[in-house]
Amino acid sequence: MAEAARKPRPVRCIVKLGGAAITNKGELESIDEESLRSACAQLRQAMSDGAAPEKARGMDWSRRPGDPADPVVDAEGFAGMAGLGLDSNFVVVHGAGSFGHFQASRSGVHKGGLHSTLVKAGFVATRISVTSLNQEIVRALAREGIPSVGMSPFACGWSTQRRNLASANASQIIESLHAGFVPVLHGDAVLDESLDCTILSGDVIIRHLAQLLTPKYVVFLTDVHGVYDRPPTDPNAVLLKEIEVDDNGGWSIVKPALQGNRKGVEISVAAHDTTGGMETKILEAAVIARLGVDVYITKVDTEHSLRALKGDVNTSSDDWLGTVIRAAK
Ligand SMILES: Nc1ncnc2c1ncn2[C@@H]1O[C@H](COP(=O)(O)OP(=O)(O)OP(=O)(O)O)[C@@H](O)[C@H]1O
Ligand SMILES: C=C(C)CCOP(=O)(O)O
Repeated sequence: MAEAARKPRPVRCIVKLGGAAITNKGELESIDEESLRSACAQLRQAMSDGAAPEKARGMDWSRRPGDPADPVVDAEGFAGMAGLGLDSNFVVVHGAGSFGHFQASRSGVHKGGLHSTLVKAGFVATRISVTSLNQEIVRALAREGIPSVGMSPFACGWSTQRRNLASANASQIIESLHAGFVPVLHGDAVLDESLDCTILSGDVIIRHLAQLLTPKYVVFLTDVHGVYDRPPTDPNAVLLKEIEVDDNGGWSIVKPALQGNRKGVEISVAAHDTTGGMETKILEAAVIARLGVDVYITKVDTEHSLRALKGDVNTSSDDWLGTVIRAAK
């Protein structure tokens, strides 16, 4: 145990399943089942590299509402396996999408003030919403045979100071990785030392874990191909394929070469979003890149997301659609 706590198991990838990717943004508490299924299947492929049996042995043995019969448990199949055949040293973090953000913004949980009954109720409602999404994501991963375990930052005692992480003990995450599990964390409502409470984004959790575990690469899956020079709803938006971050945290667009004054990034954030949307993602990604860890931002349920999850991204070829954020050489 003590050994495990001293030396984290090397982590291959930390992946964010963005709320925009795996939920239907416009519909309260609605999962995009197809995107979630695809993300979990691609994660299994990335972990497997041909070593795992073709057919996943499902680990979700609970009954769904409306299921006519008890679930089939393939106990003999599992007993006969030497191992899962999966390189499971991944950490999954998911966002809230149409779960959680609505409850948090309606009550103002992100701004703090637990003395207000509305904020207190909103804190409870936000946690009910995001933890129920967490449960569904763990189940979807388990159906793909991925040994996933849900972990809530609030329940692990994580807290913030003016929205910056103040206490974030990762020992249970590290122990779980050692035991061969895939930890599945999520953006959460947490206690804040100055504000009483706030919302901790999955993007901030990823940055903290990257600083702690130094993965080989980090992947953000979302509902757009990557970072554009302006909101992608603008038909003239240009996908930024490579961004370099220097030692001072300054960043520059390497690819494509933009003309004239088009050198920055213009971002729009949905009104109900309590954690800063794409802007937070880019800021946190830049901190991760400075560690020397490449960050890939791309669209869920595409050939590009599979390549990102496998860490198989080559910026010199033009056939990968996404944004790479890396440290300047
Ligand atoms: N310049 C930009 N480049 C890329 N996306 C942008 C830009 N400006 C705004 N966006 C919006 O950012 C959204 C993705 O960010 P968002 O934080 O919602 O993603 P997520 O991590 O998948 O979701 P969540 O925060 O709910 O977990 C896209 O839907 C896109 O429309
Ligand atoms: C509870 C909430 C709203 C968590 C938000 O996490 P994010 O979607 O990763 O920014």
